[in-house]
Amino acid sequence: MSESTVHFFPSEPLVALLGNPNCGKTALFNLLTGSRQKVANYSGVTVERKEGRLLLESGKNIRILDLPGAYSLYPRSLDERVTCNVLLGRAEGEKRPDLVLCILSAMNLRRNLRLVLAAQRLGLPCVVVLNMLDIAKRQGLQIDIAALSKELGLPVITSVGIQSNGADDIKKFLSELDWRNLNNISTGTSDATLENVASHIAHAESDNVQVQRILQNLGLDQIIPDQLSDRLDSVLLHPVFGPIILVALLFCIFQAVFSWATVPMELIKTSVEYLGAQITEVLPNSWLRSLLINGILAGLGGVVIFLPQILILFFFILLLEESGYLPRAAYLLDRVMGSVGLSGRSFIPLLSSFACAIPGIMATRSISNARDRLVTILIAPMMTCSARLPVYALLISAFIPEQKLWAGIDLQGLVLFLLYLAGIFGAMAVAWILKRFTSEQFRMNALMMELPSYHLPRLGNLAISLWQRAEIFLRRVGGIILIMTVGLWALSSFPLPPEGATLSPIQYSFAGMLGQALAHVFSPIGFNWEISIALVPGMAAREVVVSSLATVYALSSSSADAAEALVPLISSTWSLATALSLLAWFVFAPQCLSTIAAVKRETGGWKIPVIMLSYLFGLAYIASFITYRIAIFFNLG
Ligand SMILES: Nc1nc2c(ncn2[C@@H]2O[C@H](COP(=O)(O)OP(=O)(O)OP(=O)(O)O)[C@@H](O)[C@H]2O)c(=O)[nH]1
Ligand SMILES: [Mg+2]
Repeated sequence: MSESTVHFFPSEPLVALLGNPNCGKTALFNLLTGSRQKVANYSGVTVERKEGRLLLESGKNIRILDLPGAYSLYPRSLDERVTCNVLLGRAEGEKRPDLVLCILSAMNLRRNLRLVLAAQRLGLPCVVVLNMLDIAKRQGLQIDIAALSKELGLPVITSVGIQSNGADDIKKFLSELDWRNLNNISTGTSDATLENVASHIAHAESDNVQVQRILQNLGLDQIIPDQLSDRLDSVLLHPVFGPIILVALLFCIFQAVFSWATVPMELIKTSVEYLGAQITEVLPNSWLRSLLINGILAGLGGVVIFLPQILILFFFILLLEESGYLPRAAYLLDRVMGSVGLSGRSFIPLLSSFACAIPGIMATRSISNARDRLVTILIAPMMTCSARLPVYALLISAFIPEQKLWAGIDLQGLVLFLLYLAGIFGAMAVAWILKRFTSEQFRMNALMMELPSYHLPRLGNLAISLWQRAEIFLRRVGGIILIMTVGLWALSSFPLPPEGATLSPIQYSFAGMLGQALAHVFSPIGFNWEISIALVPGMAAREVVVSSLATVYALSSSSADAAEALVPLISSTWSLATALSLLAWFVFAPQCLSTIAAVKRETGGWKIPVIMLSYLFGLAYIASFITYRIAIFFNLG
């Protein structure tokens, strides 16, 4: 008996968005479907296909697919392959699209048009969408739409991906389309297969000639330099000033994370304390009150307080992303990355890892070289993700005095900057070692990376993206962090202490016993049993360590029911050596199960995640040990 898989596809027509990287596909996808997929001003943002729905004015429902950007239909990296597979109808669980919307950036017709020609050969009904028309107009670029349509033999629509009504022409066109006779709009011939490299090269050559002819006929064959971008680049990419500006910029960001956040943090703290006082007043002393105050309020309040700092950091990251500065930073760092065996290509995935290692690991799909991709995956968790920020901020607030150094530099911000640097240097060191041990000959690949033109970030978009960030964080607080906190509260409250017990009740609980057992492993690096307990639920997500510490301390503190602030508590009970050691631990420790799961998914097995777990835990332990011993030596115990 033979087996076969039958796929049932939704009956609605499927429309795929195809285009070069960074031409605005996702921006249009979001406008068309009301989704909120990530948009940023550099290539390779989308690495997976994403589906959305659009209800047309005609009452018809259609499905829209956002695809990773592609320069050609001859895939060189995993993300380009996704696009090709979809267009060829080879993508698993997806039918071949009924219609392709070829998105062109009006700012780079020469390269964008080549893809249109390749798409036409696929034999799918094709419509051209000319995007970024606002910039084209601003720069005085006149494009004769009717003539372009005639040259290509395809309908041409225009759009502006950053205006709320910028996709209206597309919607109108799709509404008026005769979906039963789609082949009428295409002049494509269906002889394309991707197997034939020779024919691909032959096509590429004739495509170049054809594009040149089209541009000539439209009077667009002159390359118009983007003067503003060029002028900015002459400073920002300057061999001496460029790197100085980059470092100064990052430094200022970390300063702001501490100095701007004080007021909103104070506000959150007061609200939590107020809420705790209210609960204490209305509820009698019971396990319920303990759960609410010592469990939930202490735990969640302990984490939520870091929301302002996370948002400030993201505000700057988004600013850099939208402006187009990020790929420039990759360009500036290419030489440094090259010296440890990585290419500038790894920069964007590594940078995404500062938000969270998971999108960073996914973004490695745009790295075509398999070895480079693997090394990037292995070091991505060392980039300081936003979940570490609460841990760092807590320890810094407790142990680093709020003090100004010379030139008004804030000491706490400086320490945070150094911690981020420690992660980066750790990652570079590991990459360098991996370079020595990989059998492949070490090669210097020239970085081929597109530098987008600078865009002025739009405040509305920034606000929406920041709100999304806040939402993600708060959902974590209300989800995994809440669950772990309540679980830990239960484990720390039961069993109840025996009659006449002298120690604090938590020491007789399950969690207390576990903490004391673990403390044997962790005492050489200076962790007490409270920290040891918190590390266990902290495997679920790093911030949980903070909420867990808050809960553990709330339960073991003598002043029974008031939800006390964690900062003064730990600064009075831990030594500086312990705090420094814990900071070192968090620079390296893979305290996050979802990252491990993502690595398994992306590498297709357990081998790499197991290697990663062991080397990162090993590294964390060694780093903490050294830090602790040095601190003790200098009498900081
Ligand atoms: N000025 C202007 N900017 C646009 C327009 N459309 C998109 N953008 C900006 O162009 C950049 C790239 O947009 P994306 O939608 O991420 O591009 P993409 O084609 O999905 O890119 P990849 O996912 O990397 O292939 C972002 O900064 C957008 O805000 C437009 O019509 N005008
Ligand atoms: Mg995209």
